[in-house]
Amino acid sequence: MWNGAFGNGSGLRSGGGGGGGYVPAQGWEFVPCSRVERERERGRGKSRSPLRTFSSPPTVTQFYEQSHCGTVGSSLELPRGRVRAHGPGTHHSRLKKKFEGLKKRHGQDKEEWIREKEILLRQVAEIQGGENRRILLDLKTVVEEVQLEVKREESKRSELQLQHTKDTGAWELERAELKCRIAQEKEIREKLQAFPGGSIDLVKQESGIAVLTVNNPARMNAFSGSMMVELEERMSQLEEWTEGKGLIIQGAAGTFCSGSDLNAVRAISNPQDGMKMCMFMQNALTRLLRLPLFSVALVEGSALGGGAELTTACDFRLMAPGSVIQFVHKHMGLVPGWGGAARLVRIVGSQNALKMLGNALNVDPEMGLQIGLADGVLEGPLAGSGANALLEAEQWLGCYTKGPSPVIRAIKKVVVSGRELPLEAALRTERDVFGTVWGGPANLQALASKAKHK
Ligand SMILES: CCCC(=O)SCCNC(=O)CCNC(=O)[C@H](O)C(C)(C)COP(=O)(O)OP(=O)(O)OC[C@H]1O[C@@H](n2cnc3c(N)ncnc32)[C@H](O)[C@@H]1OP(=O)(O)O
Repeated sequence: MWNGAFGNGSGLRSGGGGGGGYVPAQGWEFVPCSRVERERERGRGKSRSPLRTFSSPPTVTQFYEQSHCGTVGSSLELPRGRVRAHGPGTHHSRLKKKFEGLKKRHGQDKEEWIREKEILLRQVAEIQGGENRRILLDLKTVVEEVQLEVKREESKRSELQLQHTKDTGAWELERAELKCRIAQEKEIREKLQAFPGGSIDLVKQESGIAVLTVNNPARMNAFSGSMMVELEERMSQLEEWTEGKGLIIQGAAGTFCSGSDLNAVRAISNPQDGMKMCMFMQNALTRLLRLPLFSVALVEGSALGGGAELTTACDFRLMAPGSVIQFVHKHMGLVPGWGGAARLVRIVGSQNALKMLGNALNVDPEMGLQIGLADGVLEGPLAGSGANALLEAEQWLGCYTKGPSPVIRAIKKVVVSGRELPLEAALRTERDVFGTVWGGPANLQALASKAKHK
């Protein structure tokens, strides 16, 4: 009966009828067909008249014209032939009567039209209301989701803030510790420099093997304060030496090292300074042990006290005939403080370490080999005679330093991490180091040469 057009997303479409209404607030429009039009449609089949563009119920005159003439011409154009046949008076009253009837019918149609319009308005309002409720519910869901998300974000932010506070605290602490350490190192360095004498000499050779000489022969190569500072500087140089594969540490003039300079020890015998010196040397020797190259202590003559500790900061110990390694600390009323005890336990085991420290055991080459402290004894005819001992040591080390430096350095790195780190961290380091050699020149060359390992 009605062709409604709802511009409110309800899915109803305009049928394009005559007459209608538009409610801007609702955003919809309806377009009813008048009864007259429907009747006309019915009479003419599907052909559509241009007169169907009425936007409201037809006027009485239009109504009349449509009923009698079929088209809209001038109002009340009467069929002339008929007027002549029946006489003007009769015809006029009949027409008047008919006109009244039509007027009445038009009024009824208009009322019906208004009723239908109201019904439609109500239906549309209901549809609109339902739609609004649905939209409201959707909105409510969206708002709830957003609120939940906001809550989640807030709790995440709180967690992050807490973590940030913790991290900041930890960093502050670490920074403070580092600052304190730097200040302490500066202080101890200045103090150590006040006890000069001797030197720590470093020669880097083309072979990739460096020689570091503890050089203070007047005091049996005892470490003066300035030599401790120099040792630390040499570690920095060795750490930067990327071609390095090996290091030999020796003492000047045929003896290894008699520990710390007793004159300096006496001068800084208070616990605070002793601790600082101890920390300084621990740090330097730890760096020595971690160098990515194979290091060997060439022990001639005596390695006493701190000198014995120095040998344990190398990967290997080679002893010349007649040499001794002795932790004399007990005799001095001390224990090792340069990290020597911790390293010794790892080298010879705690039983042997106990014997060596507990009795200030004098370890000769034979015993050294026996307990695993010595890795080799020089045997050449001129062993123990300076330059030749060094040559022999270089030959001995050669089997470890033969090959490309990246591979040799990688081997040392994985061993150090395996020794010092917890398993997970060590495995991670191993992966990283592996990545540096896999597919590298040495690896590709070996693959190309189809090497056999016999
Ligand atoms: C945490 C670190 C703990 C430490 O390292 S504490 C120090 C431990 N070391 C010592 O106690 C070594 C004491 N020295 C010795 O036992 C003997 O001098 C040593 C090394 C066996 C050599 O004996 P000899 O061959 O008979 O020669 P020598 O005694 O005449 O010494 C020649 C000159 O060197 C000096 N010397 C040796 N070791 C020294 C040292 N550590 N500090 C300061 N000076 C030291 C010794 O005083 C002597 O000098 P001078 O000719 O008398 O002016």
